[in-house]
Amino acid sequence: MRIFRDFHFEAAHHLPHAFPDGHVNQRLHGHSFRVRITLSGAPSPETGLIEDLGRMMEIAAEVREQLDHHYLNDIEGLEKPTLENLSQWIWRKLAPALPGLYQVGVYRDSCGEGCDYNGEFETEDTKP
Ligand SMILES: Nc1nc2c(c(=O)[nH]1)N=C([C@H](O)[C@H](O)COP(=O)(O)OP(=O)(O)OP(=O)(O)O)CN2
Ligand SMILES: [Zn+2]
Repeated sequence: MRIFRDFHFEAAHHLPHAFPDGHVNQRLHGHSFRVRITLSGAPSPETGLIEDLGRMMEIAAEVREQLDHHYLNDIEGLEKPTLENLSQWIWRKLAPALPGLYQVGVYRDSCGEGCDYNGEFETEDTKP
């Protein structure tokens, strides 16, 4: 069983590492992002909750604060701010505080794009 909570943020970035000289994605631009945090588990027999959705939002708010209305390339660990790297960055921020974290999804709904990350590739070797 899974529960999820969404939050939104606006941010600017550019992707000079991923696109050739003169490409539009080399220029500074902004997006509206939606992040979905999903936990997996069984509801507690006492409370009926896997986790309090309010607590999930409190933890997510700390991450949102670091991203919203920021220039993503300037954030430590987000120097190449693709959807892929954003979802991994958010995972690393949330995982210690959210047992049962199952997935972090980062979406740009206005253009039908997104990335779902389930913690794969996350080993001691790949951590920044
Ligand atoms: N695999 C990936 N490919 C691309 C990524 C990414 O993160 N992972 N990111 C981009 C750029 O961010 C690009 O700006 C996306 O542009 P586009 O798809 O054209 O979307 P819009 O600029 O139209 O988005 P709006 O937010 O609606 O303005 C490219 N590829
Ligand atoms: Zn972009």
